Amino acid sequence: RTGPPVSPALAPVVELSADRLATAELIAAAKWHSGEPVEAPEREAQVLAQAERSARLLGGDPAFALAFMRDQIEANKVIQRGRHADWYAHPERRPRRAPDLAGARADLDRLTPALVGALADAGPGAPGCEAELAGAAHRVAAERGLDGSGRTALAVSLASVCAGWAQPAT
Ligand SMILES: C=C(O[C@@H]1C=C(C(=O)O)C=C[C@H]1O)C(=O)O
Repeated sequence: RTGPPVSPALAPVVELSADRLATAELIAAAKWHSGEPVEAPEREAQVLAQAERSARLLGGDPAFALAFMRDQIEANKVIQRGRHADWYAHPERRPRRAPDLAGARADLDRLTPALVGALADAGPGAPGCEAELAGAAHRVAAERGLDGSGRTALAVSLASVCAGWAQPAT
């Protein structure tokens, strides 16, 4: 890359990632009641296809958007698995109601273009990206009162953000 480093605007990426993660407990509860496994490969393929389409529409890098959304999906499963493990061990914490999985997935489908757009707006990972990302994640985690597993999952969801686009030619 030539010229000065692009300053990434990472706060929206982090906020939207936290919004996406906030769906995971409800989805875990829906699957707990239905007996469906956490992992739904066909649904993941739909999410990734939508992300790729959004990246092309928004002028982002499809490969970068895909890597980013894979992390987002992994983070969601980290939370779901954690909730299921907790509910196996602690019957009194099990969810009494079965939330609507289709509704939660519709929420996720609205978040996908917003996330991919925020990633495209943030631009390539510039020097200082990791520090800015960590700072934004820390702030959002504090604002939302995330516990240890929530913070870990948020970090998982953001793992590729600073990798940026194609590596610049030097
Ligand atoms: C969120 C879900 O659970 C998992 C995570 C997904 C995601 O983050 O988009 C998609 C499919 C599942 O592997 C779901 O089933 O919708």
